Amino acid sequence: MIELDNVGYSYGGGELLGDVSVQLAPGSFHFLTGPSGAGKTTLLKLCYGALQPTAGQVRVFDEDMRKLDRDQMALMRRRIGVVHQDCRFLDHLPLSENIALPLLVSGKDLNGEEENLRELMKWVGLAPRADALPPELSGGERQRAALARAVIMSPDVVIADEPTGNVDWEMSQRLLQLLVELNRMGKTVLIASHDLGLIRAAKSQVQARVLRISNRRLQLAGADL
Ligand SMILES: Nc1ncnc2c1ncn2[C@@H]1O[C@H](COP(=O)(O)OP(=O)(O)OP(=O)(O)O)[C@@H](O)[C@H]1O
Repeated sequence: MIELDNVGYSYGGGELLGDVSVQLAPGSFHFLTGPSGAGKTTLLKLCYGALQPTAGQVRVFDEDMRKLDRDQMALMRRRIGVVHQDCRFLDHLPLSENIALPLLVSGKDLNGEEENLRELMKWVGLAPRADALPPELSGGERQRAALARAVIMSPDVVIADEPTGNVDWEMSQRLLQLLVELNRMGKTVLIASHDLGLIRAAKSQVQARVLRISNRRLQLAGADL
């Protein structure tokens, strides 16, 4: 589904990542961990085409990412839902409209999507907050809204960058539950996190592989994680 073959990423004459080879099979669940600044966000961006590698090849849905033209790249990006680390919203739009934005951007008729949107808001527990403005939301509400926005286009892959960064343990468990449910629906899930407690909790619920960036290289973490 997503395959990195000897991928490297360098900038300013220095190497951030090198010799990264990994396959994310359809329906798999992966964590990406490593110290702050190790390159987790960069690696995620390489997986969804926000960055191009400076060495090696990224294949997504059996296509070499470098060979995709603009339109093909846009189609590919629709099949990957991304929860960004900073989960930004348009502050003047109510939450439900923020979550529906990817539908609008892709030219879908919102009238046909009302039920989908309602179900999704319910699923993340934000139905009562549909009319709230983003600045009124708590950290946990923002993270769940960002997850809802990432999956409203029914992507095949969900990539989340520190989805539990600013929330307490209870909320991080709830977010994890949602990501596990997405995986049970057949979606491929990749989560960058340095929360080892979260990773251990996930491993009791789902067959998750843990990848670790260490000294610019990607390794499979040991069974102790
Ligand atoms: N093109 C670039 N130009 C300059 N600096 C870059 C570039 N790409 C990555 N970096 C730097 O590389 C480092 C790794 O960034 P990245 O955000 O991928 O790490 P991370 O593991 O996700 O960190 P954190 O856990 O703190 O979010 C950062 O210091 C970032 O500023």
